Amino acid sequence: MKKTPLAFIGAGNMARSLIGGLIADGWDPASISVSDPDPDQLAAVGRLFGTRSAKDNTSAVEQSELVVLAVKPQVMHDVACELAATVQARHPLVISIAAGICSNDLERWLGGNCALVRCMPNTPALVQSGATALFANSAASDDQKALAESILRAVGLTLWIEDESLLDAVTALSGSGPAYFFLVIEALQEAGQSLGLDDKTARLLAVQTAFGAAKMALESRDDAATLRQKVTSPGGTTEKALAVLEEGGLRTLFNDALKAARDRSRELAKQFGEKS
Ligand SMILES: NC(=O)C1=CN([C@@H]2O[C@H](COP(=O)(O)OP(=O)(O)OC[C@H]3O[C@@H](n4cnc5c(N)ncnc54)[C@H](OP(=O)(O)O)[C@@H]3O)[C@@H](O)[C@H]2O)C=CC1
Ligand SMILES: O=C(O)[C@@H]1CCC=N1
Repeated sequence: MKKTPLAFIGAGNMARSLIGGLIADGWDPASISVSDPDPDQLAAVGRLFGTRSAKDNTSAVEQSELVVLAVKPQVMHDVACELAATVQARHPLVISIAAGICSNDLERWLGGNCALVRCMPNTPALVQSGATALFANSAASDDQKALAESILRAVGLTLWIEDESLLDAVTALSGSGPAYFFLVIEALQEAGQSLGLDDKTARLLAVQTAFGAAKMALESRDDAATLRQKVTSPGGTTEKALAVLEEGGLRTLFNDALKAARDRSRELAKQFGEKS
């Protein structure tokens, strides 16, 4: 069992996905301290995973070598400033998962000279199928980078990026991405129902088809375009459906959607990152 003392600040959706994935990978729940201002939220996470509930953010960090900041960008300034004295006294590795908030702003709020890894995971971490891009600041040692990577690798794929500004694009693609696929599953299910399938049948067929397509894309030597062509018999049914999607501008829509998410990530950095 892995027992590195670990703190999660914030017990919301993404923290739960990461905690669930870590425990499924063999982390000792008793080595994970969680803090959140909502006692009900905190108790629910404790019941679900067997983690320790800290009485406040500072006491969670006081017990930990590694701190995951899992709060919304809007509250990150206040949370980091509150933790600065403890972080400066103990020098844990700090991992932020917040969209938009830049490492230099976070480091300043934490009192400066602080080993920091900023990353963008996604909720499939809960089922150990997450995708996370990581960026380390210059104060993070190789051992600390390896520690951060080991945490995120326990819940899925990891990759490092050298250019922090690309995390805005990562957020748009894989951070928000599960929601796009869930929307597609919803839409396929509804369309199947409108063609006469019952809701359970439509749901199962939509979900299993998404799973099968993703598994093939991951495991095959063929790229997605080739796999798509192999489904598309000349003069057949798929060709007709794909023509409707292309004519409807699906590629442009995704391009515009990702740009909107990328721009929102940049705005969050400006809106909430400029505080001193
Ligand atoms: N959801 C996702 O798919 C992903 C989210 N992220 C990032 O993860 C972070 C969290 O997102 P998400 O989990 O969705 O958000 P949630 O709102 O679900 O979780 C945030 C949690 O932090 C709590 N909180 C608020 N103020 C404080 C505080 N002062 N100290 C400690 N905890 C506090 C909130 O409590 P309360 O609800 O009472 O305010 C809430 O439980 C965000 O920065 C987001 O950008 C990154 C990748 C993917
Ligand atoms: O929607 C959001 O802002 C967060 C970041 C990526 C996924 N959820």
